[in-house]
Amino acid sequence: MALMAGLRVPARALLRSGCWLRGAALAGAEAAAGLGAGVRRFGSQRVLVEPDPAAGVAVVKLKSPPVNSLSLELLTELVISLEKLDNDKTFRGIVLTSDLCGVFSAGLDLTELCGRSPAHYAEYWRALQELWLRLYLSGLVSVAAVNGASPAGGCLLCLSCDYRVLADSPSCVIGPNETRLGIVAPFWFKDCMVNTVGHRAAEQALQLGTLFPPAEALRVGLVDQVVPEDQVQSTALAAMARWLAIPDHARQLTKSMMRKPTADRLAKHREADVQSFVSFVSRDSIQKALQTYLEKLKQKG
Ligand SMILES: CCCCCCCC/C=C\CC(=O)SCCNC(=O)CCNC(=O)[C@H](O)C(C)(C)COP(=O)(O)OP(=O)(O)OC[C@H]1O[C@@H](n2cnc3c(N)ncnc32)[C@H](O)[C@@H]1OP(=O)(O)O
Repeated sequence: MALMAGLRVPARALLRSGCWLRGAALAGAEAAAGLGAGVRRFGSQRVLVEPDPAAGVAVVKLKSPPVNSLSLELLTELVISLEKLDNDKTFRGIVLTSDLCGVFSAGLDLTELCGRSPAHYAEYWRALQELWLRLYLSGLVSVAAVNGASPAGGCLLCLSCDYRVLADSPSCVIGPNETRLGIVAPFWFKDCMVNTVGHRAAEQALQLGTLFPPAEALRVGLVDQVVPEDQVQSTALAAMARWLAIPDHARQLTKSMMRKPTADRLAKHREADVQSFVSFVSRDSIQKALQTYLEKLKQKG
């Protein structure tokens, strides 16, 4: 393990970061180019926001090594960043991406779901609901630049955006693999899947816990474009320009008309959904299944 910014980070996660070197080089290039003089990156420890006020767009990067698993901290920081951007009239769109190489998000942080108290599970689930509702109903255009693997909760994040661009690499699998862990996606994740790929494809993918490689993800409609890895962000920004060509008020009302009925199913029953999650995840059989899966992941490393 190496120590980085107070976090215990496995050495291989550091090595994976030709990315971090590239990040440093980019930062240097930005400085040299005087990128947006007076325009500063902001965000938090786990969420980096790169604003381009002239374009009205912010690139929001998840940077919670080693795999951007959705810890309570990451969920909270992401909600805060999105809220800030939603409330700032400078911005009309966000590109959501990962600052790590090879992983967009590993989904829910399994350490948040194992061996914790019911109160913790409830707090965690409320934070996940909050993030989903905020992203799914955001007035901003949201484009996911999916530059790495995106299983389960990672897939949910992508599905909550308006448009998805996926990197064309065998490691960039995306899909709802919950059943493979012995758990069940919540109904609002299921609804998102159905709204995106249709009932039959969603049913198969959810039951089989399918992780789609890029060409299959495109074929089934889970993502909108597949492009070479080094073109994911530029393609996402080009897509953003097309969405921003539409007047905000008309696009936002249309988005709300399409999405509010789905969001309302959760919004009206949030506490029941929390209690249902807490009792499900607290079962001995589920705890065992999650622990076994987590151990397998660690052994693999
Ligand atoms: C009302 C009813 C409700 C029902 C509730 C169910 C909730 C359903 C909703 C969502 C479910 C989920 O999101 S569950 C999470 C599912 N995620 C996965 O299955 C992904 C698991 N991870 C991977 O496949 C891989 O890690 C990767 C492809 C994402 C990256 O591979 P890579 O080789 O780069 O990295 P490693 O596998 O070596 O992992 C590094 C390091 O990270 C740890 N890790 C990985 N994923 C997670 C995770 N999701 N949570 C916590 N920790 C994770 C892994 O163990 C390694 O740790 P060590 O360095 O300590 O060994």
